Order: sequence, then structure tokens, then C-alpha cells
Amino acid sequence: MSDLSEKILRHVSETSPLNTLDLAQLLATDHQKIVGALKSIQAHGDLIRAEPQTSKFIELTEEGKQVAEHGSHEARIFHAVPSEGVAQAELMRLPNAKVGFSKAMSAGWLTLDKGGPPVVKRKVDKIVDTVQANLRLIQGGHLGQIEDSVRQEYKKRKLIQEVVQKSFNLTKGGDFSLTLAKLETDLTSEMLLTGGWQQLKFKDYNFDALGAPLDCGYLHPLLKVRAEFRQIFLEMGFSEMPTNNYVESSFWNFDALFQPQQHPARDAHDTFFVSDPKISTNFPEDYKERVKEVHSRGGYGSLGYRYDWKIEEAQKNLLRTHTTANSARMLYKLAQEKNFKPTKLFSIDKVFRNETLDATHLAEFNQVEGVIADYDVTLGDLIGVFAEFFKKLGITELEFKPAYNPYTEPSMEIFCFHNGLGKWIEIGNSGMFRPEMLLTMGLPENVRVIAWGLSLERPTMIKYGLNNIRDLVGPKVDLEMVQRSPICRLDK
Ligand SMILES: N[C@@H](Cc1ccccc1)C(=O)O
Repeated sequence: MSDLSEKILRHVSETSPLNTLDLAQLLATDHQKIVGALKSIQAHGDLIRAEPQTSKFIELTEEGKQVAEHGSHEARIFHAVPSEGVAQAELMRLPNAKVGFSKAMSAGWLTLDKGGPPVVKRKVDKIVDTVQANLRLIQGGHLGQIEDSVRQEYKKRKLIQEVVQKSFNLTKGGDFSLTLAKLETDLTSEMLLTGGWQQLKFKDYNFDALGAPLDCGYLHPLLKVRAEFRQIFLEMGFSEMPTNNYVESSFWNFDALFQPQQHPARDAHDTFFVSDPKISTNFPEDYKERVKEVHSRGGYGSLGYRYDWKIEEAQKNLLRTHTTANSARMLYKLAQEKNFKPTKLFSIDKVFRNETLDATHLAEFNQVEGVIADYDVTLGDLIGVFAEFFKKLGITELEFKPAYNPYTEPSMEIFCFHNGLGKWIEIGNSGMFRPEMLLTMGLPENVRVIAWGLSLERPTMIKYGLNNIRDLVGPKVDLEMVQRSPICRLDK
């Protein structure tokens, strides 16, 4: 039996009721330790009864303690003013000068001479620092001597604060005893054979214990957040697109999306080109011709880009820079069907960009993409879908900013207000696919397609409070972080 438990039992046998706070003082022990020992005594049965109490008291804040020790801000400012006065600008450089100066002025201790550059002078020779004196009284437990209004003022000045202390009033229980028998934790075969178990006392199960970590694999936070996104899309009736090709042709990654062949994103500075196999050649022939036509001469009411479109540029293989390449493939497929059916698609998979690596950028990341193709859908529908999609993530405040993408018009960046960070952050990009893209594929004229893309890493980092992407992905990831991170709910 622990020493402390024994002492508690002895004190309760002498004084009853006995408050745990008084007991802590009596035994010169931390209150938390007393409460801990009390819990273990109670595990032995009805030895001690404990009635919860709450008491409020006033204590000095850190600032209050400073004042009690070194004087109030106003007194320190007063003492910093020499008898001949001092330039106000100089005085104001001292710590806590703003409060100190204004309090000293309203106490009538100082005056401000504004004849030239403002000079602060003493108005009285001596002062009494009542704030310091009062705080010392409170510190000494004489709060009763302080008037209510003064108390309120100190509270406002954050010199004192109210603390709520939980404690217990202890009385003897029905099975009170001065000693504790050791509780058994295991039932052994010997106890069963001898029948000894009947006389022994067993420790209660603690069903609140956290338990040992499971000896099994753990899901990485990115996988958990991915599962959340996938669940949201499925709930909203979206089907998942195939995205199992990291290597893509420039044709599907750029040309099909009406992205001109001179566009800077198609430069090796931004895109990883693949050297083996270097090119793709298998494109739907008549579609390829229509893509060439719309880029070089226009069509469907568009002037096109008016340049010499080259198949060699479209053939270049690359690591896809966005999953919108997969959306393009799916929309083309949809356009080939006899009767158009409204369709909602999503994907969550890896994309690659030739980025300069830093705390928030990697050369590969995951993109979350949603696409809705339907008759006459509008930008209003897109905003409505966002409202529902992000609400399921716990995000209700959204704002949009006009943006530019070669393949969408209009385009909008999506911002959300992050409560935890207390600011607006950009979370994605969106828009309505251009007619130059959709009509070229062969979709009916009045079919519109709204779409959006986000990164998976960004919400994951925010959710798990990480500010360096290397803590989430790559060789420096702390495996214990993966084990510790609970199932993710995207609601905060
Ligand atoms: N492809 C865009 C995202 C996006 C998808 C669909 C429409 C508009 C924008 C990106 O990589 O940022």
C-alpha cells in the first residue's frame, strides 16, 4: 500500500469530513496526487466516500505577480520620470508604457507639457502604489479587504483571475479501514485449485483505460482523408473514374483540354516528359483532326488560337500534370455513346509537376477532382454543388475569385474560411469546360460540364496540424505520427 493512501486513511479517521484541498496542504502534497491516491483507495471498495465540491478563488495572473513584486505599471512609469521631466517619445519606449502612462495621468501623478516636443513631468513628489499593495494583500489571502469595484478593475486589467478548483469532501465509508489489502489483478490456477479466490479481493476492471496500441498496420493520414473524400462523392452519387495511368500523352493532358501547344505549362520546366516510351500514337483519328482544327482554325463560334498545330507535340508522353486528363478521356467516351446520360464523376489520384520543392510543394501530389455533365447546368449549379460538397467536410463559409484556366470559362478559385487558422485559404480551382473542348469531343450542344479540383495534401495538413509537407510525405515521416493519428473527421 502506498504511503500516501495510508496517510489519507489516517487523516480521514481523525477528521471527517475532510476536504482534499486541506489535505493537500496538510500533507504538503500536490492536490492531483491526493486525488490519484483517493481513486486507488476507492478501487478497494467502500472505504472512503468522496463528495465532489467546486470552489472559486481569486489568484494573481503572471502580470499580477510581476506587479506585486516590482510595482504597478503606473508607478514604474512615474519613477522613470526624473524631476526635470523626460521626452514623451522616450518614456513611451519603456515596457508597458502605454497603460502605465495613461493610469499615471488619470491618477494626477504626471503632466504633459506640449509647449514643444511633448515632455512628461512629475506633478507630485511622492506616490503611494495602492495597486501593488492591494495585489500583495490578495496574494497573502486577504481578498476580503479589497473592495468589490477595485476587484473588478483588477480583473479587467488582467492582474487577477478567478480560478475554479474541483475537490472532494471525504468521509468514512461503510468498509472503512486504516489499511488496504493488496488487490489481486490476476486469477491464477492456484487460486482456483485451493479455492483461495473466495477470500481474495480483486481489482476492478478499468474500462476507461486506453489499452495497448494494436500490433498491426496503420493507415497513413492521406489514406484516411482520401477515404473521407471518396465517401462524400459516393454519397452525392458520383462514380469513380479510372486513373491507373501515371503516364499520359500530351494529347489527353493538354490538347484535348484546348491548351495551346505554346502554353508555358507544356514546358519541361513545369512538366516531366517521359523518355521511354517517348511518344503515344494511338488517338481516335477523327477526334484528333477536330482537335487540330479547333486549335488552329477554331470552330463552334470560336476563333481558335490560329497557330500551326503539330501532332508531334501532342504525341509527347509525360507524367500527367492533372487528373483532368482522365476527365477528358471520360468525357470523350461519354460523347461517343448513342444517347447522352447526365453523369457525375470523381477521382482521387496522383499527379506530377516539376516544382521547386519547399515546405508546401512536392513534385507529386494527389488531386481530388469532381466532374458533372448535364443539360444546361450553370455556374450557379457549380456553386450549389460546392455548398453541399464542402458542407460535408464541415466547411460552410466559401468565397470564389475569378481565375483563368485554358479549358474552363468562367473559372473560379475556391476559398474557404478556416476556423482553426482564423483566415481565408485557397482550397481549389474550378470552372465550366469550354465549348472548344466539349463540342470537339462530340457532346450535345446544350450539355454543359462543371468541374473542380483540389489537392488532397492541403486539407490533410490543415486537419493534422502539419505545416511542412515533408512531415506528411517522404522519408522523413515520423511513423509514430501515423500510428497516433486517429480516424480523421473533417469537421473542425
Ligand atoms: N486541373 C485543375 C483543377 C481543375 C479541374 C477541373 C476544372 C477546373 C480546374 C488544376 O490542376 O488545378
